[in-house]
Amino acid sequence: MIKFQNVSKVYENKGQKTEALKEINVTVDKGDIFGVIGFSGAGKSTLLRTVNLLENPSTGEVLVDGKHLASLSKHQLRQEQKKIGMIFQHFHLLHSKTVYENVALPLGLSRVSKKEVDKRVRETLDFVGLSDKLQSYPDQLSGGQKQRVGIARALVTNPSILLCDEATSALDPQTTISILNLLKQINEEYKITILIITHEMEVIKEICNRVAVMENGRIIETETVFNLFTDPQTETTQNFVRSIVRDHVPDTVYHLMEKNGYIGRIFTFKFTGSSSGKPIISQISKQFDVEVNVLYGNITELQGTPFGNLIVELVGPHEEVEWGLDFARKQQVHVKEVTSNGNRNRHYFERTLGNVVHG
Ligand SMILES: Nc1ncnc2c1ncn2[C@@H]1O[C@H](COP(=O)(O)OP(=O)(O)OP(=O)(O)O)[C@@H](O)[C@H]1O
Repeated sequence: MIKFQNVSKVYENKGQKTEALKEINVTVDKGDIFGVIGFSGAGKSTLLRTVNLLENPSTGEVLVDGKHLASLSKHQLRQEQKKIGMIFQHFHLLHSKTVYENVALPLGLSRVSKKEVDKRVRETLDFVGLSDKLQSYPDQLSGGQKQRVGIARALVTNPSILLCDEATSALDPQTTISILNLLKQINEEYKITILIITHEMEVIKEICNRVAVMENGRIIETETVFNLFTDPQTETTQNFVRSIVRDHVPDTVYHLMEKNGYIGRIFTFKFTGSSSGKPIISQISKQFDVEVNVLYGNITELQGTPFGNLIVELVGPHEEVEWGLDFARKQQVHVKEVTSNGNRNRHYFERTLGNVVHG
């Protein structure tokens, strides 16, 4: 478990102060894959580095498995730091050493026999799928393989926590998925708590169970990944969510609607869990005097639960539309109106859907 209590960090350079962290209060539970997302400069790296004391908080405390690392003796601190592995965006491998030597490095500092070191290094490299690369040098490896070496080096000391600093940002999408799957496997098989910072919502969606959104040194939202995607509260979070769940009317459809003069009312329908599998749209048009025009739709999977998102235009007498909406709500569909009918509301339409209309 990692507990940040009122953590603030101020950097001072040549008399200039930067408040990188402001009053951070958040707890990462044991077994979590906890994501921290934010734009560049939000304070993510600083936050991550306070966990193993690569950065000291200016005020507040970070407790790791109940221990306040900053108050430990040097020797005790070294012992605790061994329980915290870290991986980096640019891998940080020693290029003059082989894969085997890179992974063995953290064990060299502890009192472990040569035989035990050999066993641990081979086992760990086998786990990350690199048992055939023991004698290779980092420059002979692909980006994904280099990150696997980085992961093996972090795991070789049997840590209870793994810190991931933009671990997949330098990798292509396919390699990213394979590394994320490996992190998930590490979390499940070794019961290691993972704290991962990223600016990619895909990473959050793929492996995290909880997430904090950072902006200007503050955490502005902390949620389960499912809730964050289905009901984002702040504008920043909504923008991040849009990178995965595109909730906008495509330009081509909008122009067509504008040409024809859209006549109905427009709604977003969010389907979560069991409502995703029901034919609710067709039932609305069968049971009520309502025509349903689907303008945009997608379905994605969040932590094994399907999440569907539709933008629909409903055309029909007012009360019939309302009955249709009630019916949808009763089926656990989250309904939100995005505009009323008529071109006179175009301004509202644009404002509400935002980036939407203009991409
Ligand atoms: N060593 C430092 N000295 C002075 N200011 C720093 C230092 N490290 C970070 N900062 C500043 O602190 C703020 C937060 O930086 P940080 O690297 O934690 O953000 P980030 O969200 O990780 O950004 P990125 O995704 O670009 O790495 C930024 O304004 C940055 O310029």
